[in-house]
Amino acid sequence: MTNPLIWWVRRDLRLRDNPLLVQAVVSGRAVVPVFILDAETEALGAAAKWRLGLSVAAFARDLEAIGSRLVLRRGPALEVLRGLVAEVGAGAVHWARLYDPASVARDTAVKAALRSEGLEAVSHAGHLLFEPWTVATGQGGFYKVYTPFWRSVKDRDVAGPSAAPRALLGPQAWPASDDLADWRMGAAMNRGAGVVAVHACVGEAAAQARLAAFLDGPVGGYKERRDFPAEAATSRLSENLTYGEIGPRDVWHGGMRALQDGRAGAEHFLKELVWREFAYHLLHHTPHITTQNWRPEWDNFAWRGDGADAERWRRGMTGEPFVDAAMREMYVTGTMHNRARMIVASYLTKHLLTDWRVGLRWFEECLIDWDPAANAMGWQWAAGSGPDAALYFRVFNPETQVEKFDPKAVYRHRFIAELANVPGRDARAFFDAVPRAWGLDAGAPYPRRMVDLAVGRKRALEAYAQRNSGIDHA
Ligand SMILES: Cc1cc2nc3c(=O)[nH]c(=O)nc-3n(C[C@H](O)[C@H](O)[C@H](O)COP(=O)(O)OP(=O)(O)OC[C@H]3O[C@@H](n4cnc5c(N)ncnc54)[C@H](O)[C@@H]3O)c2cc1C
Repeated sequence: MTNPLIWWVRRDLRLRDNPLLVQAVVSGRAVVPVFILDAETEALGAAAKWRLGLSVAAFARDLEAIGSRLVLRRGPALEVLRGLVAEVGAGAVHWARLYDPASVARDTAVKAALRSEGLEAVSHAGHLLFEPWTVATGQGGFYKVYTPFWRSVKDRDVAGPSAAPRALLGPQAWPASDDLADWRMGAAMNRGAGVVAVHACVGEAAAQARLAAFLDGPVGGYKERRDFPAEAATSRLSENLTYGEIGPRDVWHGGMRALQDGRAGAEHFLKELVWREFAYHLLHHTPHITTQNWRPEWDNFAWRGDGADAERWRRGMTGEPFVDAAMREMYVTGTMHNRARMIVASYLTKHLLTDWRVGLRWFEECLIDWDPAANAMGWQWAAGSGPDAALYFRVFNPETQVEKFDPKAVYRHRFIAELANVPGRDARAFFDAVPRAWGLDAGAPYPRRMVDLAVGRKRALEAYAQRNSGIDHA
């Protein structure tokens, strides 16, 4: 038997549709799956880190069911991998690629070091449908606008998802593993963990069931209903895609089957899935999208910083019902409806003229479906500083938006206790989830609007129109 292969598991916590695993099984080698709690993983936002811990636990159980294990180790990735290579006599380390700048820097260094030590170090596709460098414009550049990107990929052949292996060969002796509980992945969630746990949908089997349920029902009406936040009209798969509990090829082929079956909303669903690909395309070609204005002409725009207004926004206490319902939805469920994300991002960056990075960081802290590419693209789109961005004079009016997309106030009442006659579970849960130090009281009256919408819109339009004059709006 050849020496074992170490599978460095990161955001590919699944057995099905996993290209790395297919190769590992074909190789006939024993496989040692390891998950490493390194500095990059430690740095995740509170909700994402907690949710990742749940995913790791679920995946460890799935591996055990096929005769394998998930070894848990803590420390710098290269050091941990070197140690494990020595312990099990491994000849190879394989992993599925990630694309954010921190992961790319780490993985590049790990690959170079392992190879220089004579080991096979291989990165695989799996997180995306199309590797970002395989999609190019006619001139050989990258796409900066979504629609031509979609046109260039929509007819590509996407390989069908591979089946999960029934068994996975292990090493002769399993190396020791940390205890996941000792890592305290949920520590920063405090009392929020119990609230969000009710809404989380964890693990590969749950993700597959979620896809199947979506394809059985909501996909048909997806195009018409996807903008109504009170309805269960979207797939909610972002939570599973981000940890790799489901592969994008499975989702793509599911959407394709629905399209072939004549389900009206299927093409629109596939287009949304390709927005995720586009976000990664941008992240790969312009990694500064996560930290700096994508368009440098925004660099001298005098955004307001992280002050009292932003704090009211974070707390869901702006007095603007669509905004507050959405911010509370995020605190209670760990996710937020797409239409609501657009509204709260527009409100923060336009009505409150606050730096988009303030919002980006708060989403990073609170979302269980946090994704480095989609979050950065979404925020820069809303602020106007990104590629394919909302035009600067497009200031969403949260009042007319809520009348249009939540006409019966179901969403508002679900999350804002102060507006409901008899507050339901989720509205009350918000007050259980937030830090006690915020001093929020479900019995207090709903706050008054912090900004008159017309005044805020005018101020935003003036500031945006003068954005190159360097006027200070602080
Ligand atoms: C300010 C802002 C921040 C965002 N932050 C994130 C984030 O951290 N993580 C995240 O996954 N998405 C983010 N999005 C995109 C989008 O809101 C979510 O992907 C979507 O709400 C997830 O719900 P769903 O799974 O039901 O999507 P569905 O409507 O069922 O769509 C299917 C899949 O397509 C992808 N998708 C859909 N819309 C988008 C989009 N606009 N951009 C990129 N991919 C998309 C997702 O992977 C999604 O799961 C953000 C959008 C905005 C405006």
